[in-house]
Amino acid sequence: MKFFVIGDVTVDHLYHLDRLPAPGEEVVPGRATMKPGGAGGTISVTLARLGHTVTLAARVGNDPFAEYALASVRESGVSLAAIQVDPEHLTSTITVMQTPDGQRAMISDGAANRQLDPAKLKKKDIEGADAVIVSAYSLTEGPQRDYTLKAIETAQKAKKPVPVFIDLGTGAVNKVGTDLIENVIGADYLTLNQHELLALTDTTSISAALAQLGDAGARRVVVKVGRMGSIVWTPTETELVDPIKPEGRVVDSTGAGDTFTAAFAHAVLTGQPLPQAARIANAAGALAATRVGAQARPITPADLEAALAR
Ligand SMILES: OC[C@H]1O[C@H](O)[C@H](O)[C@@H]1O
Repeated sequence: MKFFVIGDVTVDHLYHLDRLPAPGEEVVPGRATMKPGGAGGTISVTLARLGHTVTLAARVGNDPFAEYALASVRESGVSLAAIQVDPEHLTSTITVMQTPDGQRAMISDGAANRQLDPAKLKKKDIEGADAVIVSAYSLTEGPQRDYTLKAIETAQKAKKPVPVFIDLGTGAVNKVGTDLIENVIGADYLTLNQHELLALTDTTSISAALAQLGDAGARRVVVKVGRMGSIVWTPTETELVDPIKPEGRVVDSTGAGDTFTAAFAHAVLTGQPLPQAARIANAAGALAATRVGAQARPITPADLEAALAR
């Protein structure tokens, strides 16, 4: 299958801490690592490793971090034809702090990614894809937002409409303006975690939030509920899909949600019914969390089969 992915590529600085620092405090991490990351990068790498043809649209700086941010993207065979190089803005770097009890804080610098130039979007790349996957960070601000809106419109208006998957992402929730919520809801498939769902709808219960999305016209929603697995929602059914416990210990959740989204799209496009696609995605997200770094755990179809058989 052919996927066109729009989303950030970054250099992730990962800090594992006993607790998040208070204002004015200096804390020493138990572990500090630098890894390639970004939602777009991780979704693309996962799809390519699952055997798909992937083009990633993102923008890096003309600096030494660019090669590092794109290392796994390049190695996994993702096409770099839609990667843009920005002469002024730097490659995005992200600081991710997390604690053993699952708290997380991030400092995200959109940098070059935000400058993705819409004039360089090739309609044929969208029309020739089997699916477009968008990280909603790309809908938040800057020229990248125009690029992404243009891509979604092209997909939806194509002679043979191309399905659009949108993954919300924590940083995007508060920035997706009301005019754009329609785009998020109008996705063929919307994936998000429970915190993002509640923040997006300004409600306090998952069922109320899903009802609100339904009233607004959502079509298919998958909610990642961490250790509980995921919830598949359509206007006619709601199903809780149990989590999969993979071999290995959970050491880092960075990128697990992006891996989930990629595996979900892979499963849907290869003909799986929604609950089974969510089960496969649960397995992929859980596997991703067994290594430090968003793209550190290569996941193959055989890995997913083995995880599902456990
Ligand atoms: O979704 C996880 C990603 O979010 C941040 O953008 C980091 O780059 C990380 O790789």
